[in-house]
Amino acid sequence: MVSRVIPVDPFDLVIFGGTGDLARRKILPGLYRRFLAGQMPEDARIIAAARSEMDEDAYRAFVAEAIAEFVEPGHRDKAQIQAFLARLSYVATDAKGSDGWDSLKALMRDGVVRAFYFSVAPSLFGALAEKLHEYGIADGDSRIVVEKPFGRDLASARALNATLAAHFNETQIYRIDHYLGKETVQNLMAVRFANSLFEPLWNAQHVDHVQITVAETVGVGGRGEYYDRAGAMRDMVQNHMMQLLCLIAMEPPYKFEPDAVRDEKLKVIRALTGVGHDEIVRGQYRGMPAREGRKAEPSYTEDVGNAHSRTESYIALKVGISNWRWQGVPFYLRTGKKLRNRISEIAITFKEPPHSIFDEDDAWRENVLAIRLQPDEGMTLTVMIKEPGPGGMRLTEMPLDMSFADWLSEDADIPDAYERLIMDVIRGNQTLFMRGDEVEAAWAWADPIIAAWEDRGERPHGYDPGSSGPEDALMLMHRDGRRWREIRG
Ligand SMILES: NC(=O)C1=CN([C@@H]2O[C@H](COP(=O)(O)OP(=O)(O)OC[C@H]3O[C@@H](n4cnc5c(N)ncnc54)[C@H](OP(=O)(O)O)[C@@H]3O)[C@@H](O)[C@H]2O)C=CC1
Ligand SMILES: O=C1O[C@H](COP(=O)(O)O)[C@@H](O)[C@H](O)[C@H]1O
Repeated sequence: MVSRVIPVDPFDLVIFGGTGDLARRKILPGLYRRFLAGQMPEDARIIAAARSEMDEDAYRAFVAEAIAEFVEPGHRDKAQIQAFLARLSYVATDAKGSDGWDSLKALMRDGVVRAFYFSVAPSLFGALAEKLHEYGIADGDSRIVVEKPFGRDLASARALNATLAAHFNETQIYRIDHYLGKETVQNLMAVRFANSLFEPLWNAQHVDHVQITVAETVGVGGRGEYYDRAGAMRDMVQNHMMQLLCLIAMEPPYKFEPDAVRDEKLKVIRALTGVGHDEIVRGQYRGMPAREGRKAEPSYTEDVGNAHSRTESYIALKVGISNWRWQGVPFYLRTGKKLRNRISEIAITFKEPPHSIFDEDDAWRENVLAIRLQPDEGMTLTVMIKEPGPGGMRLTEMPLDMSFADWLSEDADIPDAYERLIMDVIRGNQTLFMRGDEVEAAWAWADPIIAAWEDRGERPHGYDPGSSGPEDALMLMHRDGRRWREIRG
């Protein structure tokens, strides 16, 4: 199957923080891929802004290097890269001062979509919103894209919402959560709401439990300072995993339309139960001495340069949803750095049939619908069948496996999360962006959980890099007579 490319309207996209890590690794290579795919109209322009003094040629050289490093070799076409670079300008601009703002204003065109991507430290989000207003650069149709983290608790998220709301309407604010831009995450909604097969089973009567796993093999990398103030709960659970949970648990929206979808997600967040002391396990990766042929690996505390850190690089928790559909169904969430494999998946385990007509030996095994976000995006439904052959009526598990890559043609155009979301901003489609009240509700749930472990002065459990996380996390499920799925590669 070949995917369709729908060009967007002409735009001026300003990337504040255009020299930063996110712009270099994700935003600019992503925009180049959209250009290559033919999604950018002739007169689309990208204007980068940051404090560093550099001319247009120097900035274009910087972007050319980013493309060379982060775009797949098959997509690096010299002529196309030059044509893309010709769309770029750079204006040295200080979010906190007056430098650059007049020049930026002079560059902006009328009659095209104006979008401003805040890819800078969160402490500058408010200042940028104010400057865009003060210099009259943003108009009533302009859009701002706000990176994560959106606050570090309910109070700071509320304050940021209020600052942005002083200058922009909610319909102009695009709070980005790149998980919502992942292909399979959207597929989740298609699977649920475009088929009559699953929805009748999607409730407490038929679902035993849900597991959501986001396992990473990387450590905190160069983001130690930020991460040590955040930890896995703030970095992953309050936002990305919360969004996944919402898409699994929400009621069918009346339409695939921004507020209809976001209203339903909000109801899920508001119905989340608290998480008790014994329903949560936090971990921190240990270091590894040098072994045969392998270098020594630093511990979490060495990575963040804080020997006394109590921040978690791993978290597993059990949460419920107090509503008619999900009463009594546990949702188990876990995420961590330096784990065995990189895998993100959602697994829905269905209940056993009410009565088994087969022998005890052939005890029931589970029907599981596993939705893989990465790698090898796709879905597997495990069903029970008769073991083939003459051995009598013996049961065995069989996976009904669908890998999206197998289905799509090799040259299919699947935008990555950032590409898709930026194009949605230009189109003015907020469906895959978080609304202000959603973010606040998610913090209102997370805050007391974080406060409780801080009050207890709890230290995270150690775990070895390359493992599945702390041993204690196993107990979280064993106690309930269940087990985590393997973190398989
Ligand atoms: N990097 C990542 O993997 C991820 C990042 N994010 C979020 O994206 C945002 C950007 O992160 P990242 O790219 O890593 O950050 P970096 O520190 O790498 O880049 C920051 C950018 O902001 C610019 N900047 C700093 N101060 C000012 C100022 N006063 N006025 C104008 N520009 C300024 C810097 O350029 P200069 O110094 O020249 O001004 C630079 O371009 C953050 O909110 C982060 O939380 C979210 C998810 C992942
Ligand atoms: O937002 C973040 O996400 C990444 C994981 O994203 P993925 O698309 O690679 O799964 C995580 O590493 C980072 O800590 C977090 O801030």
